[in-house]
Amino acid sequence: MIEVRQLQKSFGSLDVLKQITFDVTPGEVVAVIGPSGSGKSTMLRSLVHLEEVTGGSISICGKMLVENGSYTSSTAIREITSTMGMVFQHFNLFPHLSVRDNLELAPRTLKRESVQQITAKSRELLAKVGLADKADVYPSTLSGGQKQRVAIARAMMLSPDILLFDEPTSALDPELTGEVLRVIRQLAEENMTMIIVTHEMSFARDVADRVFFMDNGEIAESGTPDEIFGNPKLERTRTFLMRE
Ligand SMILES: Nc1ncnc2c1ncn2[C@@H]1O[C@H](COP(=O)(O)OP(=O)(O)OP(=O)(O)O)[C@@H](O)[C@H]1O
Repeated sequence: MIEVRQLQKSFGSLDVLKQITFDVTPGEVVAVIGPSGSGKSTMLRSLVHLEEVTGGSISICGKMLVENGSYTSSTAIREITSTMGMVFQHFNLFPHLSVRDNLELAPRTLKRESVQQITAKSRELLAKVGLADKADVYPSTLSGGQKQRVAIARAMMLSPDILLFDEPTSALDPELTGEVLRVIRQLAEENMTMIIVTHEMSFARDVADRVFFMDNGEIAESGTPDEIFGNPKLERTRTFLMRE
């Protein structure tokens, strides 16, 4: 479903991703952990073309986004990236739009579905994240946890095959993380394919099928949660977890 080969990204002389290779299969939940600056966000953002990589290949659902550092056409890039939804640490909701309009803007622009279908879907997704009564309010009136649940509902509006989360709870007060993690957990139970960059170790251990430990631009260690969290021989992961 996602095939990444020898992905490289440099900012000037700084090598942020160093020949990263991995696959994600349909329905799999991958948690990405690792120290600050190890390249987790850059890796995630590369998958949706928010960063242009400097080398390597990314294939999404059998379609090449970038092959040996050369990107496909801009039309194909749009088509491929529209199969993925992304949720950011700081929600990135449009402040001047109501909750409902935040959800409906992209699908209305794309015009793949009728207005009625789009309205029905936004209503259904808001109910799914427990915010059916917030359709007409503006983001500024919501708590952080509510904003993030709106962002998740918005990311689902185009019926993505894959959801990507970049530290979805890092900007939240501790008492608000639970409501967001519950929504992500429910998506995992529904077999949504997801990559989640997170500092929530117990959540990663619980929900992920596989864990990538990134360090210094590489996937230094990867395995099932038990292999990653329960193996005292994984020295780099161990040192990181002691510090967390
Ligand atoms: N636009 C940019 N220009 C220059 N350097 C950048 C840029 N974006 C990221 N970097 C650098 O790339 C490295 C990796 O950053 P990235 O945000 O991917 O790490 P991260 O593992 O997600 O960290 P964190 O957990 O703090 O979010 C860091 O050294 C960062 O300073």
